[in-house]
Amino acid sequence: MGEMVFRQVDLSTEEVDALEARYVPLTEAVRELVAATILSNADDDVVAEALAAVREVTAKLSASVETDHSGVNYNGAGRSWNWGNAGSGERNAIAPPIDLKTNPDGSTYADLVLGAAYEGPPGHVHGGVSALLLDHLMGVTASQMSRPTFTGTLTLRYRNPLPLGPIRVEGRVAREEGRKVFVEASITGSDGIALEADGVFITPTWSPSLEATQN
Ligand SMILES: CCCCCCCCCCCCCCCC(=O)SCCNC(=O)CCNC(=O)[C@H](O)C(C)(C)COP(=O)(O)OP(=O)(O)OC[C@H]1O[C@@H](n2cnc3c(N)ncnc32)[C@H](O)[C@@H]1OP(=O)(O)O
Repeated sequence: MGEMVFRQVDLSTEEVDALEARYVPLTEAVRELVAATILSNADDDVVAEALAAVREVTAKLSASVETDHSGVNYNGAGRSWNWGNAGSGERNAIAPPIDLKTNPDGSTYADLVLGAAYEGPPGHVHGGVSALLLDHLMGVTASQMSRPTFTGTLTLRYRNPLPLGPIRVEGRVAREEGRKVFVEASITGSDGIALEADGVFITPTWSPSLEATQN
């Protein structure tokens, strides 16, 4: 197996928050750029100008790149961050714009709007994007933000097409058996329920929180 490191970094929570705040507007602007690239009817000159400008800013940002992945980091206060996460990374414009909330009972939900960049069937959300959203929300639900959990099995029922636009993703832990966490989730769109999902998420034997509770 490739090396999988959860890295402790010596930054205060305020410093992490400040770094995140610096980049989040850029992520949002790049998402708008992606949508404009899909939808624009601009003429050759405008497209050529955009290409040169994008290449120029990409070169400036890349000048200080030190690693090929951002990884999962945490500080001494337990603040963790995974800026590149494909499902939710705050600095990842490819990730759907998900802002996941946790209820007092541990269940989770997210309200988000999916636009042109997430299309599969005409005017509807790509099935793989729905799977990504569910995998991510269900994994976070299983982890309760206190232990790593890996997707073991994810079962999806695509009951109805999911229109682009506002959607709600919801999940909850149904039960736990040893290291296995069983999670149920759904996606609802403007036409009502579109997907239902069941997943088995597994806490690895090397989980620090598991070691702490077993010792
Ligand atoms: C301090 C740090 C805090 C950090 C806090 C972070 C919080 C932040 C949350 C982020 C949330 C991310 C959410 C994204 C989630 C992904 O996308 S994860 C990426 C995709 N998944 C993977 O890469 C997993 C790949 N698979 C594996 O690594 C290994 O197969 C697993 C899943 C770790 C299991 O391996 P294992 O521990 O050796 O399992 P094993 O001992 O054989 O079996 C244990 C039990 O599980 C069952 N089982 C094993 N595999 C499976 C399976 N695939 N399906 C169903 N059941 C299975 C077995 O039958 C067995 O059951 P019992 O016999 O005990 O009843």
